[in-house]
Amino acid sequence: MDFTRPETVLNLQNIRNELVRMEDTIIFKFIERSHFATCPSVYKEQHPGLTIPNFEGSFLNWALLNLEITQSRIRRFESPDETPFFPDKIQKSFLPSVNYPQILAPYAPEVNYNDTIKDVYIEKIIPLISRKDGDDSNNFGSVATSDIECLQSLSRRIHFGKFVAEAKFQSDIPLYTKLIKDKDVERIMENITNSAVEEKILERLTKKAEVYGVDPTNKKGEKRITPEYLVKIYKEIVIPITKEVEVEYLLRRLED
Ligand SMILES: O=C(O)C(=O)C[C@]1(C(=O)O)C=C[C@@H](O)C=C1
Repeated sequence: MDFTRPETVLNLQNIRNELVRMEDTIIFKFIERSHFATCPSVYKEQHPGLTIPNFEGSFLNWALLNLEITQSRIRRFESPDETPFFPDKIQKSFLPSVNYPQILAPYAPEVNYNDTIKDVYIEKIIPLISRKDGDDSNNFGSVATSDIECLQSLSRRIHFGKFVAEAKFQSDIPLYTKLIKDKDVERIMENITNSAVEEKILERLTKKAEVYGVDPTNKKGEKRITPEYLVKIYKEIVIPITKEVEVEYLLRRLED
């Protein structure tokens, strides 16, 4: 996919192929995170022993914020497929702008589900994928680093819903114009839903987790990520939030 060539980006098949590739990234990031304990202290604000000078938030937020500031300086968030967790804190790059053609509507960066993604990741995903419960203070830095990679991959996948939504809008402008004017959220949701595609995703994830989730040289056959959990995460979290992104993007699509 080439963001300087809009015709490649708004092709629904290309978008779906990209979503399939992102499954692999997400699975391997989850496998990395699965080696560590849940480490609840990493997510608590002002946790004793993990307080950071001049910073109110959690250890994870400090690490994520500072990484995003650095990444913004090298243009990460100029790319239309990247959405920051701290949109108010990132900075302008010292590099010249890339001048991507306008593919999405101008308000697209405001469609930002990263707070929801971070909350659900901490509350639901970490307990499912971590090897054991509890803290492991030697690994707080590694845990936060791994979390950031999981979060950024999830965020990119879920916010790809904006490209899906734009492609669907372009494929039937009269239908979506009517539904948007009527603010008919239910029918928009119905029209963007493709149950056959969703089922295929879940089937493929089951197979991928069976293959990638086990080290073939490990005789004990210890599972690093189970198909059941991966399917649950996609079915209950990833796909539903992607659809919310699509609906929110579409509801504003007639704005000037
Ligand atoms: O592929 C699509 O058409 C999408 O809208 C993406 C997606 C997904 O999140 O994977 C979401 C809704 C559809 O029901 C199917 C799949």
